[in-house]
Formats: sequence, C-alpha cells, structure tokens
Amino acid sequence: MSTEKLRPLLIVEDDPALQKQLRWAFDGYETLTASDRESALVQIRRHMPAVVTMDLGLPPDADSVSEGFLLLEQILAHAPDTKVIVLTGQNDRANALRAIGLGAYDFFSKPFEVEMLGLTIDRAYHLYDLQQENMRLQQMQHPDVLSGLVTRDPELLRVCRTIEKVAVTDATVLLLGESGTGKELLARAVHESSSRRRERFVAINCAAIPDNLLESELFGYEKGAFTGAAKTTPGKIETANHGTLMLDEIGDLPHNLQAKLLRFLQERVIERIGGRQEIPIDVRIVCATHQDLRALIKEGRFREDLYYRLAEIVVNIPPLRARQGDAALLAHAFVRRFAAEQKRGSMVLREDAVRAVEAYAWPGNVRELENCIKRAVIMADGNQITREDIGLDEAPSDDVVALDLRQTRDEAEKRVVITALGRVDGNVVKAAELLGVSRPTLYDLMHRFGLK
Ligand SMILES: Nc1ncnc2c1ncn2[C@@H]1O[C@H](COP(=O)(O)OP(=O)(O)OP(=O)(O)O)[C@@H](O)[C@H]1O
Repeated sequence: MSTEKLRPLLIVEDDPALQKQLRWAFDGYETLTASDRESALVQIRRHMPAVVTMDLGLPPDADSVSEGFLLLEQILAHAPDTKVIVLTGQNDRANALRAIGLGAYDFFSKPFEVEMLGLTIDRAYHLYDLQQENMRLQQMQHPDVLSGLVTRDPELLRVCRTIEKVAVTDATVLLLGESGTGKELLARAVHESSSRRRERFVAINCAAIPDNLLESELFGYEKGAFTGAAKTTPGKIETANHGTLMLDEIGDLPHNLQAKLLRFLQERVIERIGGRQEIPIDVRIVCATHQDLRALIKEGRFREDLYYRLAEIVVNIPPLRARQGDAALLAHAFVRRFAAEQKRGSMVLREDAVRAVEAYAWPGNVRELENCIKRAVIMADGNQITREDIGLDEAPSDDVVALDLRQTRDEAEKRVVITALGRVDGNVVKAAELLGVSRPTLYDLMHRFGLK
C-alpha cells in the first residue's frame, strides 16, 4: 500500500448523491466535503486545500447563488492562491462569468462530464504547484527575511523553516515563548515573507493597554461615541487592513474582548465603537503570548473557541537557555553590531566573558543578552570586553561546557569502560566483547584511565 499522503481536495456540494459521486470519482485525492458555506470555511482553514470545487447554489437558499458567491469571496480572501472550480446550473453563463471575474479558476455547467472535471482539477493542482515553486524561487532571490535572526540551535532552525512555509499561506499563527525569545521578530518575518509584505505590519500589546482603552485601540471609534471622542478614529485592526496584525500577549485579552475578537475572526467585519456600519477587513493575524493558554482555558480565563481560531499554526520558540551554543553566538553578533553603531572599531569578547555568557541562564532571553552586551560595549575601556564589563559573575567551572575534544572523548570512553566492566562483574574478556574491542585494547584503556 502506498504511504504517500494524498492531497486534500475540497468538494462543496449540498446534493448528497452528487457529493458521493464526486468523492468516488476523485479518490486519487483526499476528498473533503462540505455542504454549506460555514463548514466549507472550516475545512479551508483546517486543511488549506490547493483546489476546491463548489456548487454556487448552497443552503439555506440553494436556489439562489448568494451563499456560493460569498463563499467564493471568502475562500479567495483567506487563501488567494486556491484554485476554485465553480459548478453552475444549466445555461447559467452570467454567473459563471461573474465567478471568473471574482477570481474563480474555472467553471462547469451542470450536468458535466466527470472526466473533464477531473482533468481540470489535475491541471489546477499543477498550476498551483508551479505558482508556489515560483514564489519560493522569488523568495530565494530576495534575501531571507530571517537572515537577521541568529541561531544554530536545531529546534529554532526548525521553527524558522515552519515560519517560511506558513508565511505564504494566510493561516493564523500563534507564537508561544518566554518574554524576549524573539516572538515579535518572527511575527515580522511572517509578514515580510508573505504576499502582504508591502502592506502594514501593526502590532498591539494587549497587556500594555488598560482594559477600558483596549477596545477602542483595537476596533476604533466614531466621533462622539464617548466623552473625549473628538474625531472618528480607526482602530489597529482597521489600520492593518490588507496587512498583518500582531496581537501580542493575547493571553491578557479581557473576556469581553475575547468574544468580540472571536466574532471578528468569524465574520471578518468590524464596527467601530458608536458606529453602525460594518467594515470588512482582510487581515492576517499573528498572535503571541508567554502564557500557557491551555492552562488559562482550564481556569476559564481564555475562551477555547477563540484558542482554536487563533491556533491554526502553533509555533513554540525555545528559551535561550535551551538553545545549544546560541548565547555565545548571539553575544558575538551583538558585539559586532553595537561596536559598529557606537563607532568603537572592532571589539571582541574576552574568553572569560564568553564563558560567563555561556554559564548564565538568561531568564530575560535574547532581549536581556542584547541589553547586557550593549551596556558592555559602552562600558569597556579598550577593544576587549571582559567579564566585569558584562557584569556577570565568574562562571562556575563545572557549569561551563568543556570544549576540549580530547578531554571530552576521554571522559566518555572512561565512563563506558567502567559501565561495561561493572555490568560483567569485572570480567575483562566479557567486557571487551561488550565494547567490541580486543582484550589488549581494553587493557590499554584500563591502564590509561588508571582502572584495575
Ligand atoms: N535569534 C535572534 N537573533 C537576533 N536577534 C534576536 C533574536 N531573537 C531576538 N532578537 C532580538 O531580541 C530582542 C527581543 O526580541 P522580541 O522583541 O522579538 O522578543 P519577544 O519574544 O517578542 O519579547 P516580548 O514577549 O517581551 O514582547 C529584539 O531586539 C530582537 O531583535
């Protein structure tokens, strides 16, 4: 049996018989079905299918095409690269052309030949793949937007690859990580790598604004909506229209605004405070928090339904202390950057400073390290930055990773030899077999390590 994963194909069709026929005909794809607009949008958000076939006449009023057109617009607003193939009624050329005008990929009038539809679907996937590949190549030509991010940690490098992949979709991204780990840096990277990069990136910190002002900050207000509302003012959501909105510290969003944000995410329209007009907004949401949202949900402080809307893609950013080798790497990079900014010529970190940086736990993560190095560059007398300039305690020697390869290897070998001898109760013949070395070699090793 082939283990290759089938590609998702969404079939939006309210007639169960036709739905079944299409599923059966296109079993080379992972067919997903939806019989109305709401469930189709759920499938789109969840699976991001490259190709969708949709009936224009959908419930509640299957005789009209209004739901179908609304769905078409919503699919293309959410995932503009999706290839939507519209199925119209007989002799319904006007609606077919209108659908194409709105961005549909192709249309078929019912009744249609399933084989023809199949060919069109295959071609749509092919075109989609070409366009994605093209976009990827273009991005390679425009240097990596993550190039400002310094890391060699495998976990964070994986995060970067995820960011690059999801950036080109319109999926909502939830960044989880301690304060100062680089959440805003990655949120900007999502924006810069997306097709929205020429539009605005707007960030709002939900924890930094008093609850009573947050609603007007987010949704804006009309002139006269409350005392002091001297003129109509758009909120951050509206300001970010067509671009990316970063909701930082989303875990601190008060309950009433959680409900309001959820409504916005479902309907993608806002009403300014004191306003009556619904304003459609097309914005990509990236949110971030250092809090454990699942724990907040259990405590009843965060809405579960909102969590699932926001957590389409969840990215966990490791704290600096868990990233291997990153503290020293970043410290060197920051020295270069701040020395250039302060016009201090070339500056270097002395060995004792590097050891201190490696040994410290950095509870404030990269931001703390950045501030610390900036201060040290200003404070250092010569062009060498010492541990004292950095203001960290002397590194306790056993906390520092030994960088001597021979010593590390010796220690590891000694540990393994001792373990092997212990396991076979000191029998050298058996221990040599266990270790896969000859008896004389084992005697040599035991001699070297002073083992009897
Ligand atoms: N890997 C990295 N390479 C280079 N600079 C970094 C890296 N990570 C973070 N920074 C820098 O560290 C500082 C803090 O990062 P950022 O503001 O993105 O963190 P944050 O997680 O959003 O913090 P908070 O939760 O407190 O808002 C910024 O100046 C950012 O440019």
